[in-house]
Amino acid sequence: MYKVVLLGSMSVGKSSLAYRYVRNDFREFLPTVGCSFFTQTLKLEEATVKFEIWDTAGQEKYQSVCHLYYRDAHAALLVYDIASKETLKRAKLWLEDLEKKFLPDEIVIALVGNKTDLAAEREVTTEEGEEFARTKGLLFLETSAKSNYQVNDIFMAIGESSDGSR
Ligand SMILES: Nc1nc2c(ncn2[C@@H]2O[C@H](COP(=O)(O)OP(=O)(O)OP(=O)(O)O)[C@@H](O)[C@H]2O)c(=O)[nH]1
Repeated sequence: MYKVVLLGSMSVGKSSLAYRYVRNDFREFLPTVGCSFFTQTLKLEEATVKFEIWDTAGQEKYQSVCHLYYRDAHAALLVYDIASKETLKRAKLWLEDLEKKFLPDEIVIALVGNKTDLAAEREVTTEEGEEFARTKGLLFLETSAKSNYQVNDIFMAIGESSDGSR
């Protein structure tokens, strides 16, 4: 079992990314209450990875609850919305939190800029996300849960950076 936690501000699309990946579908309205999780099996050439994807609500009032859940995570997706600079700022704070709780080689962290379909409203350039990820040694991809852009790729990337033995 490979535990992945989704972190990020409210409404950046955490539930939508999990839903797209697991059900290959998109819904406009997917409220998250507290924490929930999905499972999905990924077959790689060398190994099969069974994901347990934890979706934490971005709403502040749930944060104390969800705190408990990411303790033994293998990977974290730090999600922001490319149409909101503020959500990237928040993702940086989540990263600081993760850095306090994990040693660098204990967890795979991916920075995910979601909602690429909102190109006209973009506030964060691809380069900005990429550069931040590079300086922090994070995986980086931009995605759209809505138009199904690079959603599988992000899970594939974290699956491949696991050791495959879990
Ligand atoms: N245009 C666009 N909208 C998206 C995308 N992903 C999610 N949304 C929308 O953004 C809103 C929030 O999506 P959620 O998946 O509920 O976001 P969340 O991060 O799980 O939110 P919380 O559970 O409140 O923390 C919904 O209206 C979604 O339909 C995307 O890739 N493109």
